[in-house]
Amino acid sequence: GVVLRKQGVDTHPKRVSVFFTMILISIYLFYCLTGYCDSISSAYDTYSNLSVSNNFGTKEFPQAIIIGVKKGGTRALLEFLRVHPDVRAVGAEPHFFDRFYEKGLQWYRNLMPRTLDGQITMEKTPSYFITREAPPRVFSMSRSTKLIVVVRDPVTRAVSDYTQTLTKSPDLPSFQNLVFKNSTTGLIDTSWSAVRIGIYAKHLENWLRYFPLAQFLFVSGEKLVTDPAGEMGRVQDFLGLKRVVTNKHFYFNQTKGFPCLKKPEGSSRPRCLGKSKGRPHPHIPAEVLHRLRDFYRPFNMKFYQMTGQDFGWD
Ligand SMILES: Nc1ncnc2c1ncn2[C@@H]1O[C@H](COP(=O)(O)OS(=O)(=O)O)[C@@H](OP(=O)(O)O)[C@H]1O
Repeated sequence: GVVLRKQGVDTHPKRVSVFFTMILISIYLFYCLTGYCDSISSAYDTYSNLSVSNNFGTKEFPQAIIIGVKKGGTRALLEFLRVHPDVRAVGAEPHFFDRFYEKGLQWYRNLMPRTLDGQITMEKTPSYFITREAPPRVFSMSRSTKLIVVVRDPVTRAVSDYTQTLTKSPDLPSFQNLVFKNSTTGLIDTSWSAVRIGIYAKHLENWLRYFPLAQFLFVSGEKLVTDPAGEMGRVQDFLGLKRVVTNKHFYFNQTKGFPCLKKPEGSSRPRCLGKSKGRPHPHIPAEVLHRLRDFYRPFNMKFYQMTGQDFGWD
């Protein structure tokens, strides 16, 4: 102090404490501006085991998850649900219960958008449905989690899945080369994921070891295209939401060949899903599709019996 005073620096206790408080506030604001506020609160969260809260709500674990199926129409369903004011959802697929489980539940919750009382937190990751470890993991987060599965004719789903892989690897062998174990026996190769994912009864069995059927909603991927408002009615009822998303929100876009959302208020253009949704499928010989259809039939029947719903896939 004596040295500072000699150098002409102000050492009055009140002014010094104001000076240091200003420095602390600036450091905090700097952290916030660089996006660290959330990690500060999440560190707090880890220790206090309380939800992070501010004026804009709290981050909660999802009360409902779209767990599958890949290429079923899961993106369309999530985007349609997001129109509802009481649904808040993560945009990207978190892949927590299959890929990033070791990051821990606090990491997962921190990905969620903030919600107010009465709002539902949601996410979609279609690979959960076929992940063996996913049911016990979701169960240990919350046994009351609502599970939504968008299912689509497994034959078309397989072709859709193949089409997606083809866009990434144009040198991929033909569909018929991959679908049969070998060309002479004509046996279907169930180790090919495009085939395996479509054996819905088998994957559902795995989930039913942990969750009662009443906690599932099976959405028809086909009806989501032909009657989006009808399917959305069922989904909103299942989630205990008011039927806000209705016919008024959709129009059928002839160019896209799919339903799109009408111009949302304040926006200049209607919303269709991107180019990666609704890709044209390559031609597959009818005989190949026929053989694949025969393969799936008993599994489909089992799935209809388990769910009490006929999806009309034959
Ligand atoms: N409204 C609307 N617009 C565009 N596409 C729609 C829509 N509703 C359902 N679908 C069908 O969704 C299929 C893609 O399914 P997913 O979103 O589940 O795919 S993914 O698993 O997330 O990659 C996608 O599959 P492909 O047609 O094979 O591309 C569509 O058929």
